Amino acid sequence: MNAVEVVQATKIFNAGRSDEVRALSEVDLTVGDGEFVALIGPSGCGKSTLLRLIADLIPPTSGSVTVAGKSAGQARRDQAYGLAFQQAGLFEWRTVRRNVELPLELRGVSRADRRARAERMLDLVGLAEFAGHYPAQLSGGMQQRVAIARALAVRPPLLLMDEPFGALDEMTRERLQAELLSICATTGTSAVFVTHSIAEAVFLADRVVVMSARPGRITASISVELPSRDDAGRQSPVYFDKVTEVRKALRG
Ligand SMILES: Nc1ncnc2c1ncn2[C@@H]1O[C@H](COP(=O)(O)OP(=O)(O)OP(=O)(O)O)[C@@H](O)[C@H]1O
Repeated sequence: MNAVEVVQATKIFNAGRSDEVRALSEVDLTVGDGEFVALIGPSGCGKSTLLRLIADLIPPTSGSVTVAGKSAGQARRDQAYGLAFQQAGLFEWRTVRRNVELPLELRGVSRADRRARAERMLDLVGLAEFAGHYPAQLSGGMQQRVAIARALAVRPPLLLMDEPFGALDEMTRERLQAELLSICATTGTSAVFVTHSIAEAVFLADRVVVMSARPGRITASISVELPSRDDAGRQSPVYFDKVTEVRKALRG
């Protein structure tokens, strides 16, 4: 079963008003089970809007969205995916650990299990010693890592990520990219990942989907098969070829 199926999705904001915006026009996107898809395109082309449609945070004006064979609304209620957005979206009054535990609480996971899993995830993103801190005590990049730990905590079959590494320094970004790939590979997790970075898209994705602006539509879908997704992969001729191919597609 496909992880995501978007069929002929159109999104018009403020329809019929003078400030009407046609953000997406008849977009078709299929993400296979276990597939990692990166969405790339110029600012304002509708990448976040497409991700928000999949997450059922906003409804499409027309067209349909299916997640793991369910309607987007049902998938949201079933917590069929983990979300990590540009803004970390943490709860200020909860400690870091309790932020990561939140989706587990909502699922009725026992206290001991929650704690163990949250600690493992915080360890993964390098924040084990900050478990007892509050979000306001962390830098923006650290908050973003907490949000990623929270998205991963429920071991969702699908991850929806909107520039989750945008605010991070290069070293942390590369480490988390590697962690994310290893988590997806070992758990078979599918992903839709919005990024502005061609390098990041090509390194992470099985397929890079290129969008154009006004109205947002998909203009290219480029499969990437690196010999390995590590430093050697980043230096392979295939990697550089794909970076060039995506860059050309972006220029239209
Ligand atoms: N809630 C909203 N109301 C009105 N217009 C909106 C709303 N959300 C997005 N838009 C508009 O829809 C278009 C697509 O926005 P979106 O945030 O999806 O683009 P994006 O590709 O993610 O951009 P960026 O790369 O800059 O984050 C933009 O023109 C934006 O102004």
